[in-house]
Amino acid sequence: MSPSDPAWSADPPAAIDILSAEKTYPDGTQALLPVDLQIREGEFVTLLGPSGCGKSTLLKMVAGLLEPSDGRLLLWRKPVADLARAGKRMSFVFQSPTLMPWASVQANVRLPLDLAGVPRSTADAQVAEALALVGLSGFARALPRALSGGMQMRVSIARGLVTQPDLLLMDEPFGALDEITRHKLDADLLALWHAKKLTVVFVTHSIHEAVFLSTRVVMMAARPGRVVEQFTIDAPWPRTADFMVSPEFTRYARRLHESLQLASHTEEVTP
Ligand SMILES: Nc1ncnc2c1ncn2[C@@H]1O[C@H](COP(=O)(O)OP(=O)(O)OP(=O)(O)O)[C@@H](O)[C@H]1O
Repeated sequence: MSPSDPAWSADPPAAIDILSAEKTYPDGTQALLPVDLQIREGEFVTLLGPSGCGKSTLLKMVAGLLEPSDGRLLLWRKPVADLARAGKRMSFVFQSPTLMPWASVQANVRLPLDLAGVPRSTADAQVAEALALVGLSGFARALPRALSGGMQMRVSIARGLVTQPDLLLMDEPFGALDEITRHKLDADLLALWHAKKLTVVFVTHSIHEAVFLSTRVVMMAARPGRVVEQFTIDAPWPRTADFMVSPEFTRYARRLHESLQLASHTEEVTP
């Protein structure tokens, strides 16, 4: 294939097209002004912004858990509901692990496969692989209450990975964890993203997490929610603990900090 070939393209295909999608909740809360955003296959995009700027609302619209009041969202150029017809899969990881307390780690991770009617023999192999990916192979028979908060979150991520998704949507998954655990899970998530060639959309309040993880950061502002700025994080891979203490990291963190300050103090806009 060459640049003169019509199928040639330097850019990966679009995974997500958000086309003037906006959201007003039934009680009249205008959560999001129209958003236009394209995310390509293999990107790690972080939504960052003050409380109430519509990060979760936008992520839930991408997941098809919420309908936009106006505008459209496409996944791999198809309506969200037709994702399977595009031959793609998506998983959503919530802020809390939301595990079934009475069921083993293995049964919790297997849930999406059970719901999809995957035979037990196939499912168990996929569960074992997902648990290995998050470093929990030895805990398949444990109950959630026997695990730390960080380990429970790993179970939740394994449950997200067990269906072998192409797109991983994560709503502040590590927000409730201590700093050290969070860094460890951030590093593991990056390794998974790289190994599995995932497309990730990740919500966070943390500037440092955004710089460490992302290929692109989308800054949002509140009242009403909207996208105000975007930053490409053009730092080399793999990103290690050394990156977090580098001048480059500090430069990106400072720019995001300034943008977040502005986003947090913008005047209320009249749509
Ligand atoms: N079901 C709902 N009904 C009415 N208003 C809602 C609903 N869900 C969210 N909102 C409002 O919509 C706005 C955006 O909320 P959203 O949770 O998307 O923001 P966020 O940026 O994710 O916030 P946070 O960072 O605090 O989690 C907020 O004003 C919120 O109060």
